[in-house]
Amino acid sequence: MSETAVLPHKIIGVAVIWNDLGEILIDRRRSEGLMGGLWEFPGGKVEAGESIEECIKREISEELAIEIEVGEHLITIDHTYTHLRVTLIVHHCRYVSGVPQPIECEEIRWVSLDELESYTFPEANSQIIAVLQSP
Ligand SMILES: Nc1nc2c([nH]c(=O)n2[C@H]2C[C@H](O)[C@@H](COP(=O)(O)OP(=O)(O)OP(=O)(O)O)O2)c(=O)[nH]1
Ligand SMILES: [Mg+2]
Repeated sequence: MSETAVLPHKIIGVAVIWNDLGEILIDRRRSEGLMGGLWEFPGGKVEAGESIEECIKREISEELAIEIEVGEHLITIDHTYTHLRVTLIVHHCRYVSGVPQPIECEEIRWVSLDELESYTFPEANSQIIAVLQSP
């Protein structure tokens, strides 16, 4: 295969969900599969005809069964892994209601900004975490 072969490209809506205590919701990916067992901010693929806000709201409802309000854009990251290119479109979100359910993930936690350091995220996330922690 040539080195210029086109990688699969996923466009992902990603939520940084804040609660009233100033904590952020993170989830651990299932152990099987790509980036298995790593922590992430919840989200998923943008579907045809859907806005990024609609995508994020839908994914959070499907994956965690909670209601959120999608707020301002935080950052967009383009990252190439060995077998995949991802564009992560990240928005600040506000938790509204419901108890988060681990429907598609291994585990869910509310964590403070300082605590983010102690969790292992995919490579692409380092920039998201850096911008969240920058003063
Ligand atoms: N939701 C989310 N995905 C992330 C983050 N960081 C990161 O590299 N990703 C990558 C992992 C996945 O390849 C992709 C998310 O897509 P996904 O969760 O809808 O897809 P998936 O890998 O579970 O696979 P599939 O639905 O195509 O079967 O983005 C993150 O913080 N949150
Ligand atoms: Mg997902």
